[in-house]
Amino acid sequence: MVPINKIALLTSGGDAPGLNACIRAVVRASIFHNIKVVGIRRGYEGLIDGDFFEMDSATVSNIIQRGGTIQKSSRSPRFKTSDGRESAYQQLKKEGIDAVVLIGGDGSFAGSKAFTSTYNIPWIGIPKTIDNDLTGTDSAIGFDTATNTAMEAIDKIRDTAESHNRIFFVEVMGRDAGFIAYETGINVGAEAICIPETENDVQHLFTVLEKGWGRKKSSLIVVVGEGNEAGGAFKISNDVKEKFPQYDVTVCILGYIQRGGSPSCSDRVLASKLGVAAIHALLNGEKNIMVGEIKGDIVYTPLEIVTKRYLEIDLARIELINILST
Ligand SMILES: Nc1ncnc2c1ncn2[C@@H]1O[C@H](COP(=O)(O)OP(=O)(O)O)[C@@H](O)[C@H]1O
Ligand SMILES: O=P(O)(O)OC[C@H]1O[C@](O)(COP(=O)(O)O)[C@@H](O)[C@@H]1O
Ligand SMILES: [Mg+2]
Repeated sequence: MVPINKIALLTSGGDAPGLNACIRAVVRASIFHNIKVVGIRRGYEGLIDGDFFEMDSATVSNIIQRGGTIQKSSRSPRFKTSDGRESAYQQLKKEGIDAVVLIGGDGSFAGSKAFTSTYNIPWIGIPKTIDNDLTGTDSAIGFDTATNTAMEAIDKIRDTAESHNRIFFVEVMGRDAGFIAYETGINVGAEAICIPETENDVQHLFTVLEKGWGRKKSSLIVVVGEGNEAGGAFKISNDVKEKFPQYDVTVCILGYIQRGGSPSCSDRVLASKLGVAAIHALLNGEKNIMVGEIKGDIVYTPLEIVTKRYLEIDLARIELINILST
């Protein structure tokens, strides 16, 4: 096995709360094991450009609680090209890098796969994404904080919805996966949820409204996942207004507040565990894997098979929503 003396660390894709906690853990674990760390700024863009800087223990002081990423991130069309990846490889070689640790989401790992299928530099992935749409881990860094942020925001929306007897359509993030919408729907006591993975949730919503919700309750919250197959919160609210003109209908798009803020306790702990696990994996001779946590255990999944995932819609999940919104 080639000894690991110097690694490169980057954050890639959309930022997520807990990235800094993870950066800190990777750096501290490396120093503990006498490995040098080179930080890459701006994700794959910075890798292609050789935008590198040295990291030591002080670089990561006082960041565990901070949102965003001190290394900055990017979406990089150039890394999708073989020329871009070749430049990245040349930059890593020039810097004498023995291995790469990447904190990213499904897109970033597709990039990792493309890179490692051509170049022989050991690569370890750590899952982050508020969307939680990745296989190989129960939860990705950032998901817990994002759902807590959505919960706190919708609790406030409920106050005003209740005062005005309104129906609120609240759109949450998730690109085309319904994890945030589903969890938030439960934690705010939403009367209905609309997620990309199911086809008839708007029909179900109409049934709820036809039953005359107003006689039982003075407000109604519908959590809509962005990327919902029947349209976003504005489209669904317009359909509802047309069919039920008697109701007072309002829309709120939560947007980027879900990506920011101080990470939750769970995200800090997960980020810290996975950061250390990534360095242990390298020291154990692992390469081209993602470290994740499944049922409390650290699990290695080959990058080859790490992929995007969607919320599994089974009978138990549907029944839970139906029972809770009765
Ligand atoms: N199929 C691919 N091949 C090479 N690089 C990719 C591929 N898909 C995504 N990437 C790279 O990964 C970056 C991050 O992916 P993105 O989907 O934006 O975020 P995330 O990793 O958070 O899901 C992209 O901007 C691109 O540079
Ligand atoms: O930052 P952008 O490019 O506007 O992207 C918005 C998308 O990023 C996310 O916030 C996070 O997605 P990723 O984790 O895949 O980066 C999605 O929920 C949302 O659809
Ligand atoms: Mg993604």
